[in-house]
Amino acid sequence: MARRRLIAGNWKMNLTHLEAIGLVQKIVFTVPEKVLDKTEAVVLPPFTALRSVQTLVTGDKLPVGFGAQDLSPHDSGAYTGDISGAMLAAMACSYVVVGHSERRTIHGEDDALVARKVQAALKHGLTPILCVGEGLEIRQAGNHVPHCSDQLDGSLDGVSADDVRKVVLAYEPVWAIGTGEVATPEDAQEVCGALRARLAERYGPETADVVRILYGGSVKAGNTAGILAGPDIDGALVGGASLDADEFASICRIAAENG
Ligand SMILES: O=C[C@H](O)COP(=O)(O)O
Repeated sequence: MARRRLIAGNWKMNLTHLEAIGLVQKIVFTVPEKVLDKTEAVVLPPFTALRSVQTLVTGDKLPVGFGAQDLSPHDSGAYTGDISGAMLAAMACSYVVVGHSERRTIHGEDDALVARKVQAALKHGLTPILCVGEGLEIRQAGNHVPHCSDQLDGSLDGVSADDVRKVVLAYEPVWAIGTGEVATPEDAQEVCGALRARLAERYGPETADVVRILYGGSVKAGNTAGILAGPDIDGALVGGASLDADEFASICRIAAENG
């Protein structure tokens, strides 16, 4: 079945709310509308910029989606500093990144917590972009496929077949994030194909076939076409290059041309 291309820009901890407004405006002016018909473009600003992005996008009915970079597994309560799925849904977010390697490493998030966050996102009607990926040592030892498949299993604990259809997966090899060292198209397809195969084992092939799988890690306009050639790769989770409107627009255009 045809899965719609998705290019998601993870801005990480960059841009004030004013800068965020400027970047969204520039993206919309730069990406032709016919590209956005074929490829879904999504921005993932920091929490502090979400309200500004929401006001701009919904107020002017701009053809880009938006979402957050993390959420709490809890709905409300004494969780200082956390933001709940209910709050994100109230702000009309469509997406939320869950289990990014920077959260797993810097904030010590394990698969069990990530699974609770996936469930919290689904409960509030948000699409989780669930990230998995291996570090360099695991890759060098040749254990990347089982590692990523196990991470996927653990992070989807308790998620039903109906719900998993609403999840977007992102394969992000940690050694390729922000390093300029992109995985080869073959490396990316190997793991994305294995993730789909694991979904098929667990939920059946029809369900596995509708789940979108992104690649992330030093994606730029120059490597997008090669990466997206993989039959199991439906788009990209873009970090650094998503902060440049021209580069992000080119990635979206190339995705639409290679859809
Ligand atoms: O979420 C995005 C990824 O961490 C990739 O970041 P990068 O494109 O800067 O390597």
